[in-house]
Amino acid sequence: MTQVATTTDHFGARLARAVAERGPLCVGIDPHPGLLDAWGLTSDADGVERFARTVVEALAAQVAVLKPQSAFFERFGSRGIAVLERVIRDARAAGALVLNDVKRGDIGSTVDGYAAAYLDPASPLCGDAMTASPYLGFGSLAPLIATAREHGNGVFVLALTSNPEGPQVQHAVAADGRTVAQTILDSVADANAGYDPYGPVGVVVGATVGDTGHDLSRVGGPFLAPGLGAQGGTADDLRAVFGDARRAVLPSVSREVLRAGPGVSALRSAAARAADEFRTVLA
Ligand SMILES: O=c1ccn([C@@H]2O[C@H](COP(=O)(O)O)[C@@H](O)[C@H]2O)c(=O)[nH]1
Repeated sequence: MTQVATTTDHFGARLARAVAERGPLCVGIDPHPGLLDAWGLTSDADGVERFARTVVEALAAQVAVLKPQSAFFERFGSRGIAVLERVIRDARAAGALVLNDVKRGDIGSTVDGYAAAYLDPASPLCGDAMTASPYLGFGSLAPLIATAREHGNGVFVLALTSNPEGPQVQHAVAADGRTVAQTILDSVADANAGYDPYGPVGVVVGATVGDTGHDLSRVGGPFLAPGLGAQGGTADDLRAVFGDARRAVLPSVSREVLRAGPGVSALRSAAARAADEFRTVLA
């Protein structure tokens, strides 16, 4: 039987509160080698630590969500992961929700391990939510969704990604005539039934995808919209992509804000400008 969170502390409720208080913005913590260089930092775990801790110092008390990109921490092995653990802890302590961008997906029994790693508070890598890939079949993500429900956390499932290669898979038509992406969107809608204002399962829909004709109206969860800024998407694109669903959109930018660093106040100003711009379009 589907268990529905009745407290005001489940992920959808926490996200809605954070956006109401801080504005609709997720900032990615993506310590690209080029950004480390531009910030005058070394391309190693020490540089990543300085970079990530500066972003947390600048933005964790200001923006609704911080989204560390795990790839840039993983590349330095255990030292990088130790930095990620600290980033998650410090960002949450300062009031930001943390979305671990790990894009995990596997057979269900292994997905159970990822659920324990990223959504169970017993793990040092647990945040408020994680990203997941449904392309081993949406049902394979059931352990993530169950663990998210149990601990009041969230999962953002890739549906229509911001990269140009996405449509090859996501626009393919399934046996019942729906696109693969529409089957994901519909499955997410079922998983979110009964929650207010959002269920624990969000979807990723890039700001770059244009008006694809997909039905976004029933999802019942938040939309994470990457692809803004460095990938070419604009605030106006959010209106075209999301239409009436745009009130549930969490715009996500990484490089566009991070390029303003390493100064703390410059990072804060860049994030405030972005949040203001998106607020106008999404209101
Ligand atoms: O469809 C997707 C899903 C995830 N991402 C991630 O978001 C950021 C985007 O970084 P920018 O610097 O703002 O381009 C990055 O971590 C991606 O892995 C995405 O871009 N598109």
